Amino acid sequence: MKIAIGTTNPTKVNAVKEAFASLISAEFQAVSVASGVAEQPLSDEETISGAINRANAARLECDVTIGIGLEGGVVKTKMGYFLCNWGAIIDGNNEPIVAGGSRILLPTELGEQVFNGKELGDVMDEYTNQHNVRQNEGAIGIFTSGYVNRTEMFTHLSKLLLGQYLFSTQSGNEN
Ligand SMILES: O=P(O)(O)OP(=O)(O)OP(=O)(O)OC[C@H]1O[C@@H](n2cnc3c(O)ncnc32)[C@H](O)[C@@H]1O
Repeated sequence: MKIAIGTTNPTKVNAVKEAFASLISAEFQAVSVASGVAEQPLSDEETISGAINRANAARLECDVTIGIGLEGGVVKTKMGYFLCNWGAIIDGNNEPIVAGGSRILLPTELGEQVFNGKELGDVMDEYTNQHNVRQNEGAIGIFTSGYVNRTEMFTHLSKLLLGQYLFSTQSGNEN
């Protein structure tokens, strides 16, 4: 099976490969594609749209069976600002399959900076005094003391996508 991944961010590419490795043999292509939403999604809906758009664009660009998109965002709730993550898998014949990843509360001052127009990736680099947190442990890795990093979080999310996809392709379960 040939699978296109709509990003070249190593945390996401490695996560998809890891998730699929245990179940099916596949060939992967990672391509940078437009998410079709803001660089910093600020709602679940926008983040889901970004994931779906990336999956679609990757599938079309690579001319393969399956496209996968993963997108990170921040949502504002009455309880504070949460990191959110969404993914989508598209095969061109059925509706996109969507799944959400782990959520953790962000420090209020960081959430406010994001809602005032900064990207979380830049905010995290400044906060940690590190370079490229987004392509390494991610905000989730920083705020869980490295116990769950961004690749692990996206691996779990990718397993949710693959599992649902396999379920949907079993006869009678197509949507
Ligand atoms: O190369 P791509 O696939 O675009 O990966 P990205 O990390 O830059 O982009 P996302 O669309 O996943 O996330 C949107 C923004 O939120 C930031 N972001 C999301 N989750 C993050 C995390 O866990 N740690 C740091 N930044 C994060 C990210 O850096 C972007 O600025």
